[in-house]
Amino acid sequence: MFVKVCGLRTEPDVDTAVEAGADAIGFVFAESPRRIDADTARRLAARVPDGILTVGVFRDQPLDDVRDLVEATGVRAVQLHGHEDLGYFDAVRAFLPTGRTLIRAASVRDEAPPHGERGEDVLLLDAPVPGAGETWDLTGKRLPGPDVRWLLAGGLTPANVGAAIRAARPWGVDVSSGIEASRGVKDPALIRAFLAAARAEA
Ligand SMILES: O=C(O)c1ccccc1N[C@@H]1O[C@H](COP(=O)(O)O)[C@@H](O)[C@H]1O
Repeated sequence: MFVKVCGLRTEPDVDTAVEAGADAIGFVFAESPRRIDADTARRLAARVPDGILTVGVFRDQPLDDVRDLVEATGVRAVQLHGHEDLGYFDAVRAFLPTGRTLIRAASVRDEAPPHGERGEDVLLLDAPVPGAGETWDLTGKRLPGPDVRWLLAGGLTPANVGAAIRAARPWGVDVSSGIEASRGVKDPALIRAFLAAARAEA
């Protein structure tokens, strides 16, 4: 079970996530109470060991901003969380250094979009409003199979992630609000509890 923790803004929170065994750590560059600037992201990303993915989260932002932030911070993955079309994905792929990861976030009405439709390496299925801590109903949804690299997100918490994994059988999970004491402020105990709960299902 691949576990991404997102919206980290401080060195202690990054260290907690690394020590708790996160596979990926997300830094939000989109409009959000969790947004951080390039200098902060570069400083935080430098603390993350090589085997853990650092992810820059963007939403409908100018391509030049994405390229500049990737270059300035060295994040190893880009997560596009808005209405970016195929041309936009192609442009990001063109400037992303080889070996870096492209994540496409989408919400699900009845059926998940096909994996790889926009050239993404990982598909992320989320609630309609990203980062709001809202769950979405998995009932009756046609979700990707076990051979597909896809992340489940949207209102996950230490208390509900186990049931969500059993219901959806994702390749991985992604969390932000559910590990916070208040909006934008992570709680180290919740970070550890989330990792433990997700790992217990692996
Ligand atoms: O976290 C944000 O503020 C955010 C802003 C813009 C785009 C994406 C954002 N976060 C992503 O939202 C999901 C789930 O968040 P939550 O657990 O429901 O709060 C996750 O993929 C974050 O990367």
